[in-house]
Amino acid sequence: MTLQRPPVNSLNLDLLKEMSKSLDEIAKNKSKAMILTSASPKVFSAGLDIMEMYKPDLKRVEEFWTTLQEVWFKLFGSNFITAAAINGHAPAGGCLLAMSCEYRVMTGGNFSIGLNETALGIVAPNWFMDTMTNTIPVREAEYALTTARMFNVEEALKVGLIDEVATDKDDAIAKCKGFIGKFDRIPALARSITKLKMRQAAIKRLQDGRREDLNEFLQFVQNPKIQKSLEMYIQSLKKKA
Ligand SMILES: CC/C=C\CCC/C=C/C(=O)SCCNC(=O)CCNC(=O)[C@H](O)C(C)(C)COP(=O)(O)OP(=O)(O)OC[C@H]1O[C@@H](n2cnc3c(N)ncnc32)[C@H](O)[C@@H]1OP(=O)(O)O
Repeated sequence: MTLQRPPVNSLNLDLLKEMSKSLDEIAKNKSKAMILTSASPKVFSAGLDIMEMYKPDLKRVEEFWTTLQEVWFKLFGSNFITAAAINGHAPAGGCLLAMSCEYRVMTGGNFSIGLNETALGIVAPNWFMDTMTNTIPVREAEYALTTARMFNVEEALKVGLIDEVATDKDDAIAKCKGFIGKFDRIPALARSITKLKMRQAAIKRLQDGRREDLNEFLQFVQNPKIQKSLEMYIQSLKKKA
């Protein structure tokens, strides 16, 4: 699955809906595995589209968040094998997508990956945190989340946020295929049940608290202070360009 929403693959409602549909198709056509990557040469995904959260239409922003939750359920909780070929920056929601896969290969270069929400004055939802603690040790996750740490490729490898480094996108995809090939001699059902048992607690936590999670998000986007911070953040991104 190749993310292709220039310039930075920010996750807006339309892209999330497309991803949700594609994940359904992959599950339905009984594909063995999926590799998630990006068509951009330098950004895997810039995370959630901040414009969806800035001065939002309430009905749309509710659909936006529930679709994000759905994409996470379908990706993190998939039966099929998932790997991410991370060929560029992967902040916040971009990192969430990568961590929701079972294996991550990142291309070397001046790229960064991590959950930087606290730097924006945002508290990452529990399921973002659960996805991180499913990937790296709890202590490292707490430190990274509270400090909004963006890891460079070497640091990400060292902490286990990524599994391998690749020279370029083709190499990243080849390495993801190498991971997928490891399951050739493992019975598929045993593999998928084991994966889902390992992920069950995090999935159940969001299933049980889904409405509450949505309400928290809706309160968040309606808070004037948050709107001010988002405005300043958008300006800083634009100034940079
Ligand atoms: C209760 C719980 C409540 C809330 C939970 C919310 C959780 C939030 C999760 C998120 O994912 S928030 C998004 C966080 N993402 C970021 O902070 C990334 C910001 N972007 C960047 O750092 C960089 O753009 C980059 C990804 C490193 C790429 O850099 P590059 O130099 O290649 O591009 P540039 O910065 O010039 O951007 C081009 C263009 O795209 C716009 N842009 C960038 N990121 C976003 C984004 N996330 N959403 C919307 N738009 C984005 C940027 O402003 C530029 O626009 P312009 O061309 O009009 O100037």
